[in-house]
Amino acid sequence: MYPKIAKIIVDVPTMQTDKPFSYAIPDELVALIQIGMRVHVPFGKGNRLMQGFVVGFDAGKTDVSELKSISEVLDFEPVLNHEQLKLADEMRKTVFSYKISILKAMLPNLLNSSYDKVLTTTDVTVAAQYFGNSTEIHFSSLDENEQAVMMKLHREGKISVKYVAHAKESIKTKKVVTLTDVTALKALTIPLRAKKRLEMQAFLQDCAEEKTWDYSELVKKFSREVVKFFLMKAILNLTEVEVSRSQDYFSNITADEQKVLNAEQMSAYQAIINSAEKPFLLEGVTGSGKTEVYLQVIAHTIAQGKTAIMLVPEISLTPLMTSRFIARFGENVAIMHSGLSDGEKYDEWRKIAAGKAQVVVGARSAIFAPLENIGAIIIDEEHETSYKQDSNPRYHARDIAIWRAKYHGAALVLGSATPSLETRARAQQNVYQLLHLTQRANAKAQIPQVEILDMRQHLSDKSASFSQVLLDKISEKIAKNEQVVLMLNRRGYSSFVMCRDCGFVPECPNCDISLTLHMDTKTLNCHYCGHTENIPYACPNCQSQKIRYYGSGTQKVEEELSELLPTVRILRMDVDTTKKKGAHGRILNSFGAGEADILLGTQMIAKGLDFPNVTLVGVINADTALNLPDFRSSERTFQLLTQVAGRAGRADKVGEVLIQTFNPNHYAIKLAQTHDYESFYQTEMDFRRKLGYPPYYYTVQIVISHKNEDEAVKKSYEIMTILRRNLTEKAQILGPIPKPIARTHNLYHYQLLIKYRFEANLTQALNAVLDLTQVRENRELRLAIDNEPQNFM
Ligand SMILES: Nc1ncnc2c1ncn2[C@@H]1O[C@H](COP(=O)(O)OP(=O)(O)OP(=O)(O)O)[C@@H](O)[C@H]1O
Ligand SMILES: [Zn+2]
Ligand SMILES: [Zn+2]
Repeated sequence: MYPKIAKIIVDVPTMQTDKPFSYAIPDELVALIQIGMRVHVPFGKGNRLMQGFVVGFDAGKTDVSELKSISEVLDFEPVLNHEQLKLADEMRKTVFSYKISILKAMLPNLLNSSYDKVLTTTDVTVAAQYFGNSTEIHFSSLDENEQAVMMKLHREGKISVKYVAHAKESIKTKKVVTLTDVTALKALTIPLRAKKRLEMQAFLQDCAEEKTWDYSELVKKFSREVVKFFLMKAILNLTEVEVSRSQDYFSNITADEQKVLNAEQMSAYQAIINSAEKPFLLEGVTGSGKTEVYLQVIAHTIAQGKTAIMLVPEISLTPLMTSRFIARFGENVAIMHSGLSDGEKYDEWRKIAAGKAQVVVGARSAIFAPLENIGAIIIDEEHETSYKQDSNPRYHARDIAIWRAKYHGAALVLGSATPSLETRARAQQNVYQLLHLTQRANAKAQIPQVEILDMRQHLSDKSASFSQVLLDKISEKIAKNEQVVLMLNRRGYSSFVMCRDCGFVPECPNCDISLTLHMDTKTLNCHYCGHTENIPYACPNCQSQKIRYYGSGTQKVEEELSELLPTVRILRMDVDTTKKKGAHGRILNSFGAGEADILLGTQMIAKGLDFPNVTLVGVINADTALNLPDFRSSERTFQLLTQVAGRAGRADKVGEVLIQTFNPNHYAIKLAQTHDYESFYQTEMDFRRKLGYPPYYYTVQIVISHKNEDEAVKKSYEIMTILRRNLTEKAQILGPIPKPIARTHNLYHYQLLIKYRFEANLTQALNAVLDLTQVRENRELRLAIDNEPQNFM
């Protein structure tokens, strides 16, 4: 007896629809509908057709007379599995976002947009009965009964399905040529003057039957005419096959042998493969061979017949990086990152869902990869903020990883040279097991010497961005044919003011945090408590008039640099030069090939680069991140400087690092100089404890947006009242204050920050806040609830 009622989450992100609705399953679909499939259902007064997910059945009830019916099934197989549905339930409790947004986040975009299914068959009887003269049928052209028939045939394996987006992204194919008749090939007599044909005949004769070539390659090699000649003789056969669009990643990569692990790597590796009881924190200095440990853990996992997820930050997901995995695991790797088109992402997703990939390498959303039987999940650079999604659903990939690792009994490895304070604190309390790599893996490579340049004394007469010391060093390296990486820190661009003479940056009297420049109001504001003051005309510290809005663009710096050093070859890498697809990889390849002396870039260049010829890393401005109105600004600065310093001297040449700063005595900079993570951790933990920030306190940010500023303020106070009513005295609620970027998209943004240690009613309180958007008078109100916010801009 099949259930007759399905529970469906409809694609309407509101509180009322945040629970499943019951729909009757029409008779012809009864045997076909499965949990995890998408359907179309009539919804609301107008019975508009909406997409929804089947999340369960109501097996007990059979009275369907009161219910609306499902109008169409969109999938032949479930697109969400049991684990994912369970995970979505779990996520709903901590990610204050509607269920439907969570479910959609788990799927490739293509499945959240409109597309059609194309059916084909190789079964002669089926073809004769249903296909008539056509080779394919569009599913949408069938009526309900015909659709049901097709679904049954598909289940019997008699029909195959391709998803085709109505958008231009459909499945990509290429023409291939197969050698089908070697005897005929040998028997062929070709006149001597037909040189190209003879050449191709010889070429083919060296190959076995069933051998396949790209049509375009053969054409390039011999010409269209010549290939056609062999096709006409039926010696070759031309067909069209589907290609994975990420195929480019796989070409031209030579296989790579695993390295012999050093003692530290080996003991980390052993610990990881022998227990999945608690997560591991692999804390290893830059170049210590963390990636080699990951590779071998994954190899071990595959050998056991299990699968693995490898997460890396979006910006380090370069061809250089992915090739390390492909070189080891070949076609077993699926790659997921935002540079792919929707079609390509969908290809990779299908490869994974079909069980054709054992290893998924990807950025944040790859944590949802529909792998079965996961044996290892690895998060490289676990401290990176890009692991937290900053739009709905605001999940942190680390939390999802913890949940999935537990579900599968898989090993979880969080790796970093500079772990986030949250993670390191957990390791301190034995919630995670701490593993250390203290040496560079390449025995000849030394951790580089770091020199700090006090820019208050070294501002060169020639340049606003470069000290003479840095310029001289650059020239010296280039003269030796070595390469230089220069980083321009663009975070917080122009968002604060600083005295050019003494480096003074105005701070909030209540919060120990630098004030944000608001050009619209011409004031300096505190991001946390709302304190405001006027922009000073003279430095309150040294009375100098040289108070400046701080920040400079990479392009400007590039121009400056090429004036100062006219003969050097500079490659620039920033958001502008990497907009085009593949540009990122081309720049890195070109630099790796020695086609430039200097790689000048933003934070993008700080991570993952492993170029043996780089012997100097220069940081043009260490301070910008330091002065952001964010309690994590010191942590970010320390992490960034340590990372970028780690790009120098990775092979046998000695590396040097020069950091230009106006705050040479700041602990984040001094401790980055000595690569002293341990002291940084201690210092920063003290600071966090005193000010009541994570990891000592938990935080939740609520952003209230409205096109009318008075309304935004009013609603903020209303929310504050709800929170106060539900939370204990111990919870601190900061704000409401305007966001640093107070108005975007014609909306005014205000924020509240809750700091707390233990609040039993927090979930209830936040759901009550979310409920506000359901009241009619609040239809223009936008709310974002961000659990453990990573970004305060
Ligand atoms: N056991 C080993 N023997 C020899 N070379 C090794 C070994 N392990 C790693 N290497 C090499 O040392 C270099 C640094 O290793 P890897 O990139 O894995 O370090 P990492 O800790 O991931 O680096 P980072 O975090 O700084 O990007 C690489 O060129 C790698 O091939
Ligand atoms: Zn000053
Ligand atoms: Zn303040």
